[in-house]
Amino acid sequence: MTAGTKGLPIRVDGLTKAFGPVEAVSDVSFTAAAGRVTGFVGPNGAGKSTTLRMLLGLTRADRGTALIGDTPYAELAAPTATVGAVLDIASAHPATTARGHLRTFGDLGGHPRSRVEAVIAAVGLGAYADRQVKGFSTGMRQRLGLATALLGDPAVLVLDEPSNGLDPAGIVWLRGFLRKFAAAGGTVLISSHVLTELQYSIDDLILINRGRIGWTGSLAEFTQHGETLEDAFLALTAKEQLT
Ligand SMILES: Nc1ncnc2c1ncn2[C@@H]1O[C@H](COP(=O)(O)OP(=O)(O)OP(=O)(O)O)[C@@H](O)[C@H]1O
Repeated sequence: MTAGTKGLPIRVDGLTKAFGPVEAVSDVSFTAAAGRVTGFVGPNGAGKSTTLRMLLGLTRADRGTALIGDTPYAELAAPTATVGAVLDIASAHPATTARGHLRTFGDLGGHPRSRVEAVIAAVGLGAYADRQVKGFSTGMRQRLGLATALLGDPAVLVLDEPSNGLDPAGIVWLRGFLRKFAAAGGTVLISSHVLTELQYSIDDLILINRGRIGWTGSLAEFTQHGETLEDAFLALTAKEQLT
């Protein structure tokens, strides 16, 4: 992470998006602070992916703003050196190797070749770096996606379901990785359904339900609603389904 890009919060304000009659995201506001890991949780169809896509300029908002620091993603001077994002499992060309894929994306982003070796080591892909991606397991693809996101040494990480497909050692590794990233001043926004795992990974929590923010704050405050993150989540979302 470069000194100039440290300490960039994510600031979302009044974000709104409808797909025809479906109000996918309604007036969503939150901040994900630098130096902290923020979980973004909600039931299926709650609006998590749509929010993350708007944050990254992949879906146009009907209303509201989503800023990285003070700048919308689309206006960042060096987007891949500012935000690393993994929204889908890596879709590399099947015949390329992990190292080849990373070299292509590193060159496209204008990042030095030394970053390729650095990110291979960072995500533990060394043993597979010269294998063709077509033989990769889901967990290996997740690691490759994360490695691609890290090529620009970004200050901000946005991850949609990153532990999907990771083995137990991979999950523990990811948790440690995110903690270290945040401890160095990075901002992490991570969506996940694996609440038992998330409980050990996050500092803060944003709960979205039916397109609206249901709760934001620290994990410690949230779990006052139940013994575990899962209990508190189920208690709060069940209450909302009745309203
Ligand atoms: N491109 C689209 N066209 C039409 N409807 C969409 C589109 N993308 C999302 N939606 C709808 O918007 C709502 C929010 O979907 P979204 O994918 O953001 O939820 P999510 O919280 O990420 O869900 P999940 O946990 O199941 O991945 C859903 O009702 C979904 O069907």
